Amino acid sequence: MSEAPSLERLRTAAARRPERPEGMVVCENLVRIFRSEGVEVQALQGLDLAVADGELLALVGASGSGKSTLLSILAGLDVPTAGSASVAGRDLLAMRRRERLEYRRRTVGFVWQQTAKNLLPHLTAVENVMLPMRYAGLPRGQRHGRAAELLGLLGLGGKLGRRPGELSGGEQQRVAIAVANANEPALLLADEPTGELDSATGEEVFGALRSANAELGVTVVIVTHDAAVAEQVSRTVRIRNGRTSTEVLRHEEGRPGVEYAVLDRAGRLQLPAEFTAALRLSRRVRLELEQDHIGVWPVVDGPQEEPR
Ligand SMILES: Nc1ncnc2c1ncn2[C@@H]1O[C@H](COP(=O)(O)OP(=O)(O)OP(=O)(O)O)[C@@H](O)[C@H]1O
Repeated sequence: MSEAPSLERLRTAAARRPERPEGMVVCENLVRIFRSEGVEVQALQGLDLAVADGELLALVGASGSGKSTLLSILAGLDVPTAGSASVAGRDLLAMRRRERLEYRRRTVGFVWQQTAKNLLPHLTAVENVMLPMRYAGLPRGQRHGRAAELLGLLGLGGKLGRRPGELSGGEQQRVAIAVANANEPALLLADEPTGELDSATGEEVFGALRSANAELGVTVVIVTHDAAVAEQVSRTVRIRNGRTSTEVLRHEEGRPGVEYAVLDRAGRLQLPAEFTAALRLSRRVRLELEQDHIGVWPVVDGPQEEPR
């Protein structure tokens, strides 16, 4: 007899997922080059990123820094030009067409910024959540129960029969989060999920992503420009010019965190533009190993003075 769907079962399924000591997401030296009409754009320029199993992470960065490109690769919608990337132990560069389709159905869930893009307008909330389960081959008898449980978890238990047009923007995004979790993905990706919403509604949608992370154990990566979201997660990674440049770690939610520069395997780090501008650092710098830090000095023309 098939197991009855219940929230308890969803949670146990999450707990049964194998732990990945190497991380849920591991990207190393990831490069993505777009070529169109003879012009080359390096959207990712050797990006390193590791996301732990069960983590809730925010990705921030200026427009054009490469955030969406990275998300598309992790979602299995795009393929990197070089480097390595794996999600839940699946090598994203080695997957064939069929495996890629399976990966998109079962391993990752995706929530887009545009509320309308996430849901089919003629289906009710519960039907929208059941649809990916049908594609994944979940027996018909289990779909409704599981979809209703998911919507209940996200505070929409009373709105199963509403169509997207009969729901607020925040409610639509919460349904989208349920849809993205329908097939128990290991990784949930959200691209600006609060971007079209006012701050109170954005808070509500972020709360739903947090519930999915805490209750279902799904690892969550949120691309956001929303400071309220970035300040509430324990780790915020900043992408600059197609590389991870700094990250802020917070030990207590809502408290200011400590910002660290990211050092890659080759020992490279990106100096913040304001630092290099303030000391007019360009092309070369002089490095000095001190007892507990490394000094970086501008190179001035003429005979070099000893630092300090
Ligand atoms: N399909 C494409 N063809 C050509 N260039 C592209 C393509 N997709 C992205 N780019 C370029 O790659 C760079 C990174 O774009 P990306 O969309 O990843 O940035 P982003 O950080 O997500 O920006 P935003 O915050 O505005 O969404 C940009 O210079 C962009 O113009």
